[in-house]
Amino acid sequence: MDAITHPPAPRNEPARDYAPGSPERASLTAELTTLAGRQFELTNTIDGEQRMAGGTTFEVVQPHRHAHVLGVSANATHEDAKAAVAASLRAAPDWRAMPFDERAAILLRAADLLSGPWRDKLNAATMLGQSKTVVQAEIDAACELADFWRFNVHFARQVQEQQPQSGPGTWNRLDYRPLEGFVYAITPFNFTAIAGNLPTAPALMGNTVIWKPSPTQGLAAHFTMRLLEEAGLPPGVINLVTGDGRAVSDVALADPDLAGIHFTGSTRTFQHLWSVVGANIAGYRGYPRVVGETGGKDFVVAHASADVDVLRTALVRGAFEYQGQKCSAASRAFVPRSVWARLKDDLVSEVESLAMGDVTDFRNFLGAVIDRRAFDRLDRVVRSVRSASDVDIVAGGTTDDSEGFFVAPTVLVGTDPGHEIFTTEFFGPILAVHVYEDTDYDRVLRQIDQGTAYGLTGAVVANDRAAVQRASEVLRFAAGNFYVNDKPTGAVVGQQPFGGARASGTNDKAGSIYNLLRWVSPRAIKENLCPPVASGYPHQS
Ligand SMILES: NC(=O)c1ccc[n+]([C@@H]2O[C@H](COP(=O)([O-])OP(=O)(O)OC[C@H]3O[C@@H](n4cnc5c(N)ncnc54)[C@H](O)[C@@H]3O)[C@@H](O)[C@H]2O)c1
Ligand SMILES: N[C@@H](CCC=O)C(=O)O
Repeated sequence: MDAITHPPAPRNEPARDYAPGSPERASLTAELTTLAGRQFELTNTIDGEQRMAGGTTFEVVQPHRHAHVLGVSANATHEDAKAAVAASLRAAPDWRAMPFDERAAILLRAADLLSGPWRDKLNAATMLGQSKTVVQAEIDAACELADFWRFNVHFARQVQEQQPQSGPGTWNRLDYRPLEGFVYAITPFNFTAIAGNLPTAPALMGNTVIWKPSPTQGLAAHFTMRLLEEAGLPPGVINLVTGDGRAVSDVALADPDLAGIHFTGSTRTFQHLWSVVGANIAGYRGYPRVVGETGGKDFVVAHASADVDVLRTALVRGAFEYQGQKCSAASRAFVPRSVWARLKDDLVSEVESLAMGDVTDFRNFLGAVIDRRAFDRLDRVVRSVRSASDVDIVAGGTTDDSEGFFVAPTVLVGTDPGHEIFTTEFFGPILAVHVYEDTDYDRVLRQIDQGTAYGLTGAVVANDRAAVQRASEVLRFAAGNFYVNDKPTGAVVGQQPFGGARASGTNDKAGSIYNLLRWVSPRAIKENLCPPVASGYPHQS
């Protein structure tokens, strides 16, 4: 069918509130019980076939109850990776020949399945497997993922509509070809939505994909794959390989058909992948597109004109929701002395009263950090600041791994803005506060700009308009997502396109036209409608 079609206009999926007694709470609770009562085989899916990967097996557990095993998985081997590459290349001709509308319909159907019958399953898997509270699971696994799928269809249509001019006697067209080869999508533990978006965005544009999710996000990734299959995704278009990814990278990054990497995770992993691609560059068929969104050391700067309640709320939500394990989490705050005098006591008592525990108890505000590695890293930070003379722990500062990987929400006050608490991404519930003299606003802005290698998110809290404008100006390159009188987290697809620059990534803005453009290689077609039949020019006569 060649009609020019208009996919349904995208809308943001409304978040449900799961209030006590609500039907959505009852059905989610039932699903939590069902999932927790089983152990799943978290297999590879290659060419539509589910088979356990061939390497070392590992357990996927509930971070807040680490003795509870949700599923068993294994590291993909070189053989698994070769099979995934072969399956992607085999599926490519049919997939790219499929009309855009048919590909789009699969993702639109996936979005509707997710916002309807699959909602509880993806939310429950995200709560249990990644220790998200219900609100954090809902805005991620249900809303943001459905938003990615719906808005990407809308943005892809906008890409296709970008067409060149045609002069008299010619018709010029742009053919938005997918890349030649396969795309390697590598996804982090902390967002089910990001994990689902990274393989599907290139697929929507006609590419086939190898998807390597994080081992600790394995349960929700497994169900995302099942949901896509139910939506009609053909075998081989997205090939899921489980485990730590090392053997997969050995194979995929050395393959001449590697056409792109779609990564979200730490800066360190991304730099490693990029350096391997750089070292292999002469061996590829083309120049692989390397797209990566990575770490942050995200700031909140308050001005003397700040509303203290707005500031406190932005700090508590921005720093501690999902245990600070958002790349966007506020992890350094700069507060003028006059404001700190009015903020400190309330901030400390609010942070100390945040309920932390098993996320299936809906009263909790925080769950556990993701795994033993994260717990040990955060535990080390807390221990080291206990003996630091220039850092005070004013809230939290305790850890407990007896049942789950719990790190209490912690507020540190440091006098030296060059201290590692202000420069290193800890990726946990630790907020470092620097108290500055009210008259030093400009100096502090410059310090924030230059203080870290990152440039992901940041917020200014101020009522004085000139102070907002000054922060926006000085911090222009310090954040790819900049917030005024708000927390630096919680970007919404279609509203605040997300991504940062500097060491925080390539800033291709997930869920936007800019990202989708990376997955196409346009071909310009000129057709001469009335071609010349003689080679002479008028000036020659
Ligand atoms: N900027 C963003 O949009 C964004 C979003 C979410 C998370 N993050 C960042 O992600 C980090 C936390 O996530 P994480 O702990 O999952 O990050 P990570 O870098 O440890 O892991 C990310 C993914 O890379 C895989 N991986 C690691 N080495 C690999 C290799 N050699 N080959 C193939 N795969 C490999 C992991 O298994 C995982 O799937 C934080 O730094 C956070 O800021 C950034
Ligand atoms: N997009 C999310 C962060 C993703 C990183 O972990 C936010 O805006 O909070």
